[in-house]
Amino acid sequence: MLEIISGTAVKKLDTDFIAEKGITSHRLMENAAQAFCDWFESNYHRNDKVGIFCGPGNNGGDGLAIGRLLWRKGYDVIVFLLGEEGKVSADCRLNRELLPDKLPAISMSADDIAHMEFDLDVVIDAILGVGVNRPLGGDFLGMITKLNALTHVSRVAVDIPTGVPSDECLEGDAFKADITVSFQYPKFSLMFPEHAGYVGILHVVSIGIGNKFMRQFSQNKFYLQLKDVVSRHLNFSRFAHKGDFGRVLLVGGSYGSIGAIRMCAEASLRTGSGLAACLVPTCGVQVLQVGLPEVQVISSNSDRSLSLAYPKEGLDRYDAAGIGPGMGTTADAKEFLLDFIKTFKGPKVLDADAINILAQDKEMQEYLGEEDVLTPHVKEFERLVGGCQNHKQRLAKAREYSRQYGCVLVLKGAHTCISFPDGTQYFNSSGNKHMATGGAGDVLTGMITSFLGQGYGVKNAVLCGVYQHGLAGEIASEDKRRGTIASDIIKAIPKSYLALDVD
Ligand SMILES: NC(=O)C1=CN([C@@H]2O[C@H](COP(=O)(O)OP(=O)(O)OC[C@H]3O[C@@H](n4cnc5c(N)ncnc54)[C@H](O)[C@@H]3O)[C@@H](O)[C@H]2O)[C@@H](O)CC1
Ligand SMILES: [K+]
Repeated sequence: MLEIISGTAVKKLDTDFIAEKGITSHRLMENAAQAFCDWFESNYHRNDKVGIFCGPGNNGGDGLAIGRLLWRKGYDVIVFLLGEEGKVSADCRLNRELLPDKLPAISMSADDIAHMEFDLDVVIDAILGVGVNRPLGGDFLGMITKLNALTHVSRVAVDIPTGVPSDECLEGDAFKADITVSFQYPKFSLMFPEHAGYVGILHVVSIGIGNKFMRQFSQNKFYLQLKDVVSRHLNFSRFAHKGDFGRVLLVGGSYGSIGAIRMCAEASLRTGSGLAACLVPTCGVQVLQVGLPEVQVISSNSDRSLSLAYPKEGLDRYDAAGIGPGMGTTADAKEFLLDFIKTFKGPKVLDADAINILAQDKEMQEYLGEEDVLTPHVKEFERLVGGCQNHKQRLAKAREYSRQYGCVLVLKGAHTCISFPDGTQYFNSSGNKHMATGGAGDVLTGMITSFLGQGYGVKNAVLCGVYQHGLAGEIASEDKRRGTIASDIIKAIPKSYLALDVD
């Protein structure tokens, strides 16, 4: 699993790696440039006019090497050099010297920055990388402001957009990339929603540094990718019966919000549960029986909202439960939830209104255990722990919450962050903006509950659930874009198994 290390460790990582491999730092920079160009070639045409803006450090060195390699491939490249001559790093200088004579290269004076007009199709930002140590000012800020104002260009950042600090929230301005191609691992701050407008689409390209080197700088933060989840899936025998695939109970719904629990149950079935049952108020019984004939429906013996009148016998038949979608936060629902979490002994996922109730009645949190999973979105999370100044603080609070209550916390959003009680955090790489639609969270609850019911350990259930939910969203939105709805994500779950080659 790919480690997300601090940007300040990159120099040491670099030194250790080249010392052990017996290569030069120039070679490593060449690898990085090559990895970038391989990606670039499959995305841009040779007749695109490419401007590469290169700063004085190693990020600038990368840009110069990229310029040389693309020029050799026949791209129409022009290189712009920024920064004082005396402050240029050794590898950046070497790459300046290696620029072919015929490759146009322009040293940018303050006057050039103010007045030069650019006629480009692609802008590559290699001005500053993880070495940024203060807000942008002076010529660099002038250059970035000018590049951000260009229209009809594709903006690509090398490693990290210039000005965005690798581990902190941005102060001031930064390069606004459409695409960021990050080397080896995604920098921590690229996970922050505050930086979405600067990072654009994120690609991570390997430059060949093995995990062995990364591990010594571990911060217990990981980037969850497709290859990490395939081996976490259980295999079922040819003789498996429906009990092996697990019995799950989905609990929630209230008058006007029965659809939420229906989607949750359907997602469980599409994820593979052998049997799904819904515990809902009476008003939901008929809706579910007609709408989703595959589920068994248990009435809570109360009309519009779940209440203490629900049947308690037989709960131990279920291997896992998902609680909260559409449940409401009435006094009856609160009493119900407290009773249910005391009574149900299996692993459970608490979502939506179950979290809102926990936030109002903090004592209930004491009943959470290591097989329990909370799946709040940002607002629900802040109801639990109070307001946060920024995402960095939110992530720190998520880690702390999971440690304190001994449960798994899934903080939903782009790059959903999964915190485990041992302090590890996993950042998801799948999914896209088209999943920001009502009901997508109910689908996730159904999927994680399903994996728990299928007998996955809580860690694998959550990692597989979160990744595969994002993958199903990507598949669903391929031909629907912003027209994607939660039911489309459910329909795409079977296809996500095909994409993973899991049967
Ligand atoms: N081990 C790795 O991961 C590798 C890193 N490489 C590249 O190296 C980059 C890091 O290089 P460096 O450490 O040289 O850092 P940078 O290239 O980010 O720049 C550092 C320079 O910028 C100055 N600076 C910092 N903040 C400034 C500001 N706000 N305004 C003006 N100047 C500022 C610093 O004083 C220093 O001179 C990475 O982002 C990546 O692109 C690659 O060459 C491949 C190997
Ligand atoms: K950059």
